[in-house]
Amino acid sequence: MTFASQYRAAVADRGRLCVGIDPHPGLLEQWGLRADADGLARFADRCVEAFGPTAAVIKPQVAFFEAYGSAGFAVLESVIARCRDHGALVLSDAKRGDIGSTMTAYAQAWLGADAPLSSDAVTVSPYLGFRALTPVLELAQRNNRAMFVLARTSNPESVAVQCALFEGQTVSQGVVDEAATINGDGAATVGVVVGATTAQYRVDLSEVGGPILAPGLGVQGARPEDLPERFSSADRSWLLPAASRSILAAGPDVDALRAAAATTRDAVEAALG
Ligand SMILES: O=C(O)c1cc(=O)[nH]c(=O)n1[C@@H]1O[C@H](COP(=O)(O)O)[C@@H](O)[C@H]1O
Repeated sequence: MTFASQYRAAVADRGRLCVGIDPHPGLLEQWGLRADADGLARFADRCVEAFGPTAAVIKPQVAFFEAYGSAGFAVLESVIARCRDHGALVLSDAKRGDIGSTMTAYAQAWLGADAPLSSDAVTVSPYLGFRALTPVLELAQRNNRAMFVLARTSNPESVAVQCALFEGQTVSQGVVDEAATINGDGAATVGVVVGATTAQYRVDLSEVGGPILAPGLGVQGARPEDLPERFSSADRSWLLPAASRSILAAGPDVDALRAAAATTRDAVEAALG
């Protein structure tokens, strides 16, 4: 089953929202947990229980697990496996980007069928060159998974690099166009990441043919009602808004977490129509 079919089925069943698992130390404290590997594991358990059976896509932010070293990675392995067992697609937010054989190793680490961190998709940075991502693309195609490529990110510093002109178009548009070309086969192996906060220097998303991850809802300031205008060029069926802290702040109660995600998802669905 292609990634496109898996993705379509997940959002048809559970709605257009990517829930981020970002165990910030401040959130652990707010939930009454210690900022250590044990606190991380308890935080993760709540998230898996709340979102695993309900969210279409779950995006663990790798940095917050990596902070606890091997113990943190053990928690992450378990989060990924259990969320997938519950039927969610797991997009590991590792933002990897390197060259040649190193990129091959990253591909195996995140998209290898038997890898401990094996995920449905992984975020990658194309800023060492889109073609440097080929090992990830090829493994994703072989294993019916996806890579989500940073195009126009939500942070204000992104403009100088991503909106620079190269051969008559912005660098970010070049990234989106590369994704569109690959997705011409209908498999949606390449998602693009375009911040929901970006009101300026927008990219034309009309030809993407794959998921458009739009982080920035909530704490970074974007609202569901901003989406139609900011993503006016996109096929809305591919739009996947994402939120982390604004949902996680409802914890630690599992029902409250689930309700917060459902409220955000319903607002997104209502805004996108
Ligand atoms: O790739 C991402 O997910 C990402 C891209 C981007 O442009 N902006 C962005 O905020 N993110 C991630 O999305 C999450 C946003 O978290 P909140 O701001 O708490 O909703 C973090 O894990 C970021 O690393």
